[in-house]
Amino acid sequence: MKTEVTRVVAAVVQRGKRYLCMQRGRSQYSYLSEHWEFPGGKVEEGESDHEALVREIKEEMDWDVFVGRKIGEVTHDYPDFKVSITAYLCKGGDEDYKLLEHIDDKWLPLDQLKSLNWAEADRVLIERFLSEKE
Ligand SMILES: Nc1nc2c([nH]c(=O)n2[C@H]2C[C@H](O)[C@@H](COP(=O)(O)OP(=O)(O)OP(=O)(O)O)O2)c(=O)[nH]1
Repeated sequence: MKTEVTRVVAAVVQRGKRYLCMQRGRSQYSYLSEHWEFPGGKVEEGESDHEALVREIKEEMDWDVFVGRKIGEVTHDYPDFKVSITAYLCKGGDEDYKLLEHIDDKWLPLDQLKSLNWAEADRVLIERFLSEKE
């Protein structure tokens, strides 16, 4: 039984009317492999959401972000594990990030977000918290 929930934080980075979307590389799980997500990752023991977001984005993009308000939280059951993702609205200090783990990035306006092949949990997040804003 997969009862354990992995706590994940995600940064919805806004620049003007566009949002940063990142494409994951290939992975063992077909439902995540090369799918789109918001930058972030797993919260470690003893870490706050804020600390985890700043650390993850530094690690995977060598980038500093300002973490703003909480947008929302979704829990999703993937076939092999369960995640609880808390998303925060963020701003980048500059645009000088690197793709150290991702294979592509796009800055898209809200009405184009759904055109990407998102990880399923993000699809719910976008539907629930981002779509109705415009
Ligand atoms: N960063 C991030 N992860 C997401 C999103 N949506 C989503 O389902 N996830 C999932 C994918 C991963 O299973 C988990 C995030 O952990 P991670 O990025 O640290 O995971 P990983 O599996 O690549 O890394 P790891 O076990 O090697 O540390 O949450 C999202 O928008 N951003």
